[in-house]
Amino acid sequence: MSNQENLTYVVQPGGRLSGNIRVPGDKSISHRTIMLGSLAEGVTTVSGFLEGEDALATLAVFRAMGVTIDGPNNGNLIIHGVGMHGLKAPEKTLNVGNSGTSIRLLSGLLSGQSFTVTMEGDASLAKRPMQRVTEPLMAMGARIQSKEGKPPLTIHGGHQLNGINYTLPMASAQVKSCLLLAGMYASGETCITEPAPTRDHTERMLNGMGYPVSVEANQIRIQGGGKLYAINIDVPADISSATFFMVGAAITPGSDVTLEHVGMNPTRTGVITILQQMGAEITIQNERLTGGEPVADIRVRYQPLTGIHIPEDQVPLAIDEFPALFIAAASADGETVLTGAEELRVKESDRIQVMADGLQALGITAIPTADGMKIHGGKFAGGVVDSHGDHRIAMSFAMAALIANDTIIINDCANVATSFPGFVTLAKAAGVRIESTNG
Ligand SMILES: O=C(O)C1=C[C@@H](OP(=O)(O)O)[C@@H](O)[C@H](O)C1
Ligand SMILES: C=C(OP(=O)(O)O)C(=O)O
Repeated sequence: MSNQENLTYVVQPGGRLSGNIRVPGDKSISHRTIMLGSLAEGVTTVSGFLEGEDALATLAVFRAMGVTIDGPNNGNLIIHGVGMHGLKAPEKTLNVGNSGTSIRLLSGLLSGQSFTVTMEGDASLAKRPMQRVTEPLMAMGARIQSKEGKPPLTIHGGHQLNGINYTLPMASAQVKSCLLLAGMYASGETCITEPAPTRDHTERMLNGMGYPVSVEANQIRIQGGGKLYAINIDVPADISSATFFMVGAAITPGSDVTLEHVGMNPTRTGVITILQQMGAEITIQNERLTGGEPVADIRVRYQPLTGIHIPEDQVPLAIDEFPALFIAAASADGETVLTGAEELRVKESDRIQVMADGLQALGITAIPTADGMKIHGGKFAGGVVDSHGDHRIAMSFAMAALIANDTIIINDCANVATSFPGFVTLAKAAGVRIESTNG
């Protein structure tokens, strides 16, 4: 990525969004296809895989541990599973780039192996908290070294893990998934209690591959010592990537877009609930099931929005969508208040501070708080914003230009490739007046 560190988006004001858009595959599900497909008995085939840097980092990690993976070829993968105990020690440190999901889920999975591994990442990942996974894993018997609770992490294999009864201190699907993956290698039962529902792709895929996980109320249980069996997986389009176009259409007069084949897992659809509460006109069409995950087409037409107090129970269900939702709030009539979202401060950037800075640079009144933000709807001026290398910040401000008074320049955009390769091309085709420049 170093040759693209200066990637800048220059987005001219005006335009509107129209047409049918299929955004790339779901990032969370793509990571999990590689992890579970690699550990399965037999050959797993995947379609719709996200060929973005984060999911590709996970893929490279499993190749480095001896798994043969053909592709990706237009989103198609063939994973030759090696079974629960078939991974080999990698020769080098594993680099997972910008991906929190990779390092946290892999910490659990690797704690159950017989070999020692070190994982590192980029400058953003080096700042993200890892105690949330290392503490419960060490309580299970894992031996892990970190740099003051942050990456790099060295996982010393060959230690017997024991099941744990653990209440998550924060609503985190990454921590839950990490412990479920470790739980497969532990003796006895691992029981995880969630403070609020979070994305359940790991549970669904484990069950789909024949490894039973029970879910009752807010408790998730897994027994160690089971097996996974290869299946065919169709990865739906990522609702988190679809969000940029949903928000773009919701705020821009004359817009009418349909996002196709989008994953509609109820643990991910908070963005739809929140936008609808703000008055957005959203129609869900053609609902169906694919590979254990609900999918639909989402049509969004422009309709003026009104500020709301975002219900706290929607926060974990829309956790990656707040940068884009702040753009919607900034264009809504009145005040929008977000609370209960302190997790946003420990994502790829501090998404509360970085979004508040960017909104203020564009003339919007945005007041950051410890756990959220207050935004007074207004009109975007033009200006320069810094995405701090955070993909979701960069794409969110690109949508603001649709209704801005002048050009918006967004710096440090190379990491859009982590979750949304082809964003600029797709955004242009949909009606955003965006160019990217290297320098
Ligand atoms: O499990 C996952 O795939 C993810 C969980 C969320 O993180 P947290 O569990 O830290 O909230 C989310 O922000 C991230 O983009 C992907
Ligand atoms: C938080 C995100 O990802 P990760 O934690 O995997 O870096 C994201 O994609 O918004």
